[in-house]
Amino acid sequence: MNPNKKRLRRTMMFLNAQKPGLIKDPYIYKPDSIMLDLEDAVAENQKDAARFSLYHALQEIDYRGCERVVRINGLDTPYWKEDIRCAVAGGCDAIRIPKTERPEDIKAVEAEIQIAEEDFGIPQGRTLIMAAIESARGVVKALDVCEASDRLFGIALSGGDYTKDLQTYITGTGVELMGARQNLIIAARAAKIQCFDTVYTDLNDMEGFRRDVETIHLMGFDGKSIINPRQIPIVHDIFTPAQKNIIFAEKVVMEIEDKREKGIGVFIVDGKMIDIAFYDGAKRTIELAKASGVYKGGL
Ligand SMILES: CC(=O)SCCNC(=O)CCNC(=O)[C@H](O)C(C)(C)COP(=O)(O)OP(=O)(O)OC[C@H]1O[C@@H](n2cnc3c(N)ncnc32)[C@H](O)[C@@H]1OP(=O)(O)O
Ligand SMILES: O=C([O-])CC(=O)C(=O)O
Ligand SMILES: [Mg+2]
Repeated sequence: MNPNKKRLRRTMMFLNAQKPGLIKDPYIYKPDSIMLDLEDAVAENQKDAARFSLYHALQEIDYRGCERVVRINGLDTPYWKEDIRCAVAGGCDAIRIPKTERPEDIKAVEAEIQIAEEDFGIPQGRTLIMAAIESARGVVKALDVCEASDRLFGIALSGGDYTKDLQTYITGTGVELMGARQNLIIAARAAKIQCFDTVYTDLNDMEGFRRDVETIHLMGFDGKSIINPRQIPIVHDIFTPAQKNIIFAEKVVMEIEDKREKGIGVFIVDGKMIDIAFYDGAKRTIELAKASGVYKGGL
């Protein structure tokens, strides 16, 4: 398995692949991933220019460990195959497929990636895939999409196009996204891949943004697509385990391992009942803390 499949992705920041001011140094804001967009942020008559600028950015800029995902144009456009060739030739880490509805969409993109990896001498399997779900049909087919390829590290809800398809709109309350969010996180977990929430486009409403991120964090998402560096500290604050939770998780892991030796199955840690069912969750908190660079313990 490509080890990058499971990497930390709390923040996946969109930027227009054609804008020098955005692509030159987005790593200074420390998002976990950047998503260089060739799709909706790029005007129809600028697609070639954006692809050209994308290729040179990928080749020449050191993004300092920040994952480089490229959002290609939809499979119903004349652009997507050339988008993949330029992104793979440039050495991107992953392709984001917009408006994914069927497992065949993933397979078609995978086949083009494979050809491009061969043509440009990129190791087979290096380029990962993520799929954005942007329609009612995509939500219904989510599990089939999740299981379509070994290269697929995750799926993402894209609320703008999805609510248009549902014949509603983004309200800021999240009520219109409830079913899709629930469906996607369940499908992703069933397939053991990651799941990401949609962008929040009102940059003047940071309180609403925080509430939105708190909700999707509690629902089990791995992170969120974002559009602006000002959104990064809020997502990282919510998605990075707090020290008191890390310390508790350590105690749980150590106590479970110790009590197991002694033949004890259920016991109390800091007033809370603990048994083996809590082991994986505690381990996950520690792994997340390590990946986020905030782990100070000894496990
Ligand atoms: C529904 C969809 O399809 S979403 C996906 C497509 N949309 C996008 O890609 C939009 C990405 N975001 C942006 O382009 C911008 O954030 C905008 C247009 C929304 C707002 O732009 P601004 O008003 O300039 O934002 P703001 O004033 O907060 O910018 C502050 C700094 O952050 C930089 N910045 C803003 N957004 C980004 C970004 N997404 N990536 C990298 N840097 C960014 C700006 O260049 C600016 O840098 P500077 O101080 O060196 O000049
Ligand atoms: O992926 C996203 O969140 C942005 C997007 O394309 C949409 O909302 O339609
Ligand atoms: Mg969209």
